Amino acid sequence: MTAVISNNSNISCSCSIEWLSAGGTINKSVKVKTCSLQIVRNEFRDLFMYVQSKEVNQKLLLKDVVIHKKFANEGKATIMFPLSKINLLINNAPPALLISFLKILFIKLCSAKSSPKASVREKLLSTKDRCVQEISPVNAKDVNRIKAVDSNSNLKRPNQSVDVDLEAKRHCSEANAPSITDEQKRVLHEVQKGCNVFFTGSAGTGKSYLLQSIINVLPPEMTVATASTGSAACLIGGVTLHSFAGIGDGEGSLAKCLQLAKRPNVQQNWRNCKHLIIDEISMIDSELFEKIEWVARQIRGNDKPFGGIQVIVCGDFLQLPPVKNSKKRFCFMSESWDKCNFTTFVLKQVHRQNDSQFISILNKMRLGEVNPELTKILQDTATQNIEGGGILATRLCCYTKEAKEINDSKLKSLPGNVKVFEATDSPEGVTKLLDDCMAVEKQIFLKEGAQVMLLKNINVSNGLVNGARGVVQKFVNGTPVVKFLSGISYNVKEEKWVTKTPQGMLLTRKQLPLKLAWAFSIHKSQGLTLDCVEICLNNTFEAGQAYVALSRAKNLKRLRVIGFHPKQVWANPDVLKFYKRISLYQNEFIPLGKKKLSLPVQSKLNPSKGSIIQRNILLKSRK
Ligand SMILES: Nc1ncnc2c1ncn2[C@@H]1O[C@H](COP(=O)(O)OP(=O)(O)OP(=O)(O)O)[C@@H](O)[C@H]1O
Ligand SMILES: [Mg+2]
Repeated sequence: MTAVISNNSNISCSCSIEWLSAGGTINKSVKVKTCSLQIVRNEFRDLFMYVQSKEVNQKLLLKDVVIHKKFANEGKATIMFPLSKINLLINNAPPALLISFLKILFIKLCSAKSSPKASVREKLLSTKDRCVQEISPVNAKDVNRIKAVDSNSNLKRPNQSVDVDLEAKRHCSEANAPSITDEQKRVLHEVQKGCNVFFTGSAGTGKSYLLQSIINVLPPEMTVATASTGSAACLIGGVTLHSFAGIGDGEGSLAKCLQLAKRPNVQQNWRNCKHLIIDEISMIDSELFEKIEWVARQIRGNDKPFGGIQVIVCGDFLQLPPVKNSKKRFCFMSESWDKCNFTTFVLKQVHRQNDSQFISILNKMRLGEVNPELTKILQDTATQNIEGGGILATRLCCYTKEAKEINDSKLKSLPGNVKVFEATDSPEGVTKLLDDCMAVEKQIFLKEGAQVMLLKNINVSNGLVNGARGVVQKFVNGTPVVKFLSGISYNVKEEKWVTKTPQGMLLTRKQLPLKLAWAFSIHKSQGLTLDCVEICLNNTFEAGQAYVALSRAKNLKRLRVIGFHPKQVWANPDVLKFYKRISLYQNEFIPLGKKKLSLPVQSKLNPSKGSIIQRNILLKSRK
């Protein structure tokens, strides 16, 4: 087993420091907006924590401390120093860094228990030079000492605090958490430098997955995670860009948008925000991007792009475009985009699919390229039996209305009574807000035999993951038992979703993590990974729509494409040009800025099949 090696012996955060009386009441309290916490040791190997800021400078002995870490993944924790009679309330710490900082603290505290100690006499007589050093990274000695510690010795703990020894043992024995790849790490590092970053890549290259890691290293109270659509926002636990920007539907004049954004709550959100994240950027049009960027500058009284906010955007412009079709359709065509001077990355490694033939087909389709071999492979899937155990394929439709009609009529045609499951939303009156940013609906209608999709990771090793497909077998104690494709039957229980408004208010919805899954619209499926899909592309009306639909599937064996024809696939020529510019610098730090790059005639994107791409672009322009 690998020990977790954590080097995070310091962290930057906000905090409150409380000085306590002998009776435990608070004598004095100071709030610090930015401070640094550092774990150090002296020449006798005693551990201390330095708390340093403009307002305070404290060196606290790390002995018999009590740690509360329940809210560490929200960037909060409390450390009580009984010997110094001080409580340190940490907040606004980047969650991943705080968790790592606490890990090293647990390990070092536990390891210190069994390391040799100098007596008071030895300390007084010591001729050692006085020193304070940064602690060393966790090493094999620490791990061995921790294994030797008897963790039953420390049973009396205040409510909700954690047992230092048990925590240290757990961190030493657990395998390293699943991490991000090297190409994903490069993006993360660039974000940590404070640059504006745009990262792209084909479907399933882990853009949204990486966003989660990015969110975890940024201070929560200054970071806003958004996406262009509610369902995409839901996947990263964020809100829609519209709802954060507070400019209504964004269709009004600049003056109107500014007036709306000047409402007190909205204005405060813009002022608090230091890092703005936008997923599925391809669906934000140029005009909206310009408006939001301008509003940010006005509200923040700062003429830098987005009023000085760090902007991190990701998405794939070869997937679905903005709904509004104007001359400057895509946001990369806007002046604001150029002003942001994004460092651009193209992620290459596909994670959603692992079948190289399917990945290669998808990569060609993404560029609007279709050849006879690809056509035959997709047409051959039309007769494929992909169903099993009563679970039917989910049909991806070009229009939302079509998908709704299929779900309604299929449910109606099943025998038996409909059972209605009503979500509990809190606080009251937030249903509309929750509907905008949650995939799980306020009301779910089910019957025995209903085709459903799971909307939450329940047990990853059992295949009970977000997107898993199943069928309702029966109802036990009022809740459905669903049989999933993995063969597992699970009595689905109510789950809780929590989202934070840009004002910091927590909104919760309790509901069954299920959704009817006979059919979805392709637009609603953007961003998802699906188990078993049937696709009919006869009514395709957008560039990238066929590619989005097909790239939801994990492999060719669980995919059925009905009536495939090459004319259903095309790429937008403006986007291809943009990607040609980017591809010249793949995975390089490229501040594209205002400089328009001249291109060689033959793009690196597709040197050999340029003519075929061209054909499908022309098809689109004839439409
Ligand atoms: N580094 C990684 N390690 C393990 N799994 C990963 C990694 N990156 C992504 N994945 C998995 O790959 C799948 C696709 O990832 P994700 O949805 O983030 O891709 P995406 O680029 O956002 O796709 P889309 O363009 O369709 O939105 C998910 O199941 C995700 O959990
Ligand atoms: Mg995504």
